[in-house]
Amino acid sequence: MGEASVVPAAPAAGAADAAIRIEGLGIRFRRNRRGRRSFKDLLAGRKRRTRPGEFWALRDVNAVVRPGEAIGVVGRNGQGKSTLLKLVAGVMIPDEGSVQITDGVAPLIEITGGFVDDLTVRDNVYLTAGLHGMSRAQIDAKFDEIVGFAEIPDFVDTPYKHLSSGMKVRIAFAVISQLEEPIMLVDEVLAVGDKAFREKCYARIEEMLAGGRTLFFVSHNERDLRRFCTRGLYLDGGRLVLDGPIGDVLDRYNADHGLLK
Ligand SMILES: Nc1ncnc2c1ncn2[C@@H]1O[C@H](COP(=O)(O)OP(=O)(O)OP(=O)(O)O)[C@@H](O)[C@H]1O
Repeated sequence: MGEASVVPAAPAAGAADAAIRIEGLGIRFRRNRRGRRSFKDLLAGRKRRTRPGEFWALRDVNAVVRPGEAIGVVGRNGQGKSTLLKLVAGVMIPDEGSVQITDGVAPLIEITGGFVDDLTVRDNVYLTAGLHGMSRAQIDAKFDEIVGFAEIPDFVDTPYKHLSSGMKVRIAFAVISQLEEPIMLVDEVLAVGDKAFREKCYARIEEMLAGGRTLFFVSHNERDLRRFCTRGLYLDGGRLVLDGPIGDVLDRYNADHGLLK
């Protein structure tokens, strides 16, 4: 589906009031090969043709996000939602188009993926919070709060690899929720947390939204999407098929594919 089908949620923002500007964004992957691009491919850059076995995971995606907006990214499995978050986080490089970010980004995906298995929880907290601009003194001051939020005080000196998957997400969320970065990227990894912890995270997300943060939220849960998000991006086949108020986007998704939970 082409760009003509994209309905802007609101008038396009000018350069000054965009938190995220996504223009003509596209990325392709190989189905049958390990890794996505060779060094030669990288040098060839945009001129490289699509080879057999390659497909566009995202293409022609355009959106302007204003500061303080809460965007829900909706779509069936494998339609490009996490890839979009990774491109916004800057952990993947597009083959076409661009993502411009005016402020810092706190991506939950990058943090869970960025923790070092053999380092302790403590060292990982210092490492990731440090990479996001917190000084050692700031981390010292917040450390107990971070570990307290994650509710894993007995595991502070345990290697990260020995945490359960739910505990890994707890500590990652505890770190991102203390960063000062104005843009939060939250994906489905949060669903790994148990119900009580998830509720605590959601309350914290609401606080952060009230404080003016911008949110990109990937979820298959309609209730959660309605709770946080005002605007939805509906991805199908790597194309942005609808950009509009979250209620309209969920209605369209439900009409196309049956009800979300
Ligand atoms: N690093 C990669 N290398 C090759 N293919 C990839 C890579 N990352 C994602 N893909 C492919 O790109 C497509 C989009 O994946 P993505 O993870 O963005 O989907 P999604 O919409 O987040 O799905 P889900 O709802 O299942 O989480 C899928 O076909 C996936 O197999």
